[in-house]
Amino acid sequence: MRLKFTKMHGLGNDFVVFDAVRQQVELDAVTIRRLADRRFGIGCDQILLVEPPRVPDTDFHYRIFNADGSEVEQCGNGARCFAQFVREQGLSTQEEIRVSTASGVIRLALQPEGLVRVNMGAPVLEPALIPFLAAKTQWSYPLEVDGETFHIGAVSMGNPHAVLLVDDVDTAPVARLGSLIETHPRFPQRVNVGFMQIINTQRVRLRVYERGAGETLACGTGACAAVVSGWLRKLLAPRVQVRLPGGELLIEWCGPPQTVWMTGPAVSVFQGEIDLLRLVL
Ligand SMILES: N[C@H](CCC[C@H](N)C(=O)O)C(=O)O
Repeated sequence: MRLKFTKMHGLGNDFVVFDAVRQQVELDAVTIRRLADRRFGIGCDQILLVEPPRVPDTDFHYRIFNADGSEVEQCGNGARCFAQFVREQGLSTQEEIRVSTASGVIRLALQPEGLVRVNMGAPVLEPALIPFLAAKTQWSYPLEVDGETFHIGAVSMGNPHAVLLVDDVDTAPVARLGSLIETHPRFPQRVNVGFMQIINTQRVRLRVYERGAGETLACGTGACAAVVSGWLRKLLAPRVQVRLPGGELLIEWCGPPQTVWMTGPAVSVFQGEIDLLRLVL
């Protein structure tokens, strides 16, 4: 099966995007892992499918697969690339597009100078809905990891996030601690792990060890979750510049029950065509 694709990224968090409106796309976990492999395939953090609408009053459906083949509920950087993709592929000329995902509907709007503004919906804080095993909702939870106790925020942006405060993201043990917390038994569906250094109430630095992909250069839902956690802990203002290794996102949230807005770039790098049969050999 030959498929056309576009290679894209949001601040270096990179994607292979398939138009599943005008071509039949059926991918199993083995094929996804090969596509995402940076030696045997095209290489990316996530695979994104642009599909026809599935629910009333939406324009498209959006599916997201991590490099490890797992399908997930949401991807913030991918949402911005989604908006750029449908525009450049002539799939939509609307200023704002409504997209359903496994975790709800998000609204995307192309801004001037190549930026995209996304309404990421309202964060979910109830432990059972994150999901995170805890007796009640708190803004900070003690978590035992490898004999040490850490204090984390737990937030879902449709996908689960743990947020740790660190003094310096450059020296934070992202790989070791990220992989231990990603598979922590109190996160039954695993978790994305954000390491946030607060510069001031309107500026943070963030690194994210992503569920199913490892550390990425940027994580859109991770940036949203970090700002939500910081606001709840009364450490952040409602409008925060988040500096990730791949660049900056603007995240805006003024507390429950409001939705979180994310603004940032989306870039198409190249288009291609791939014969899936050559992949799995
Ligand atoms: N690894 C995430 C999915 C991709 C999220 C990230 N790339 C973003 O921009 O939000 C998860 O398993 O929930």
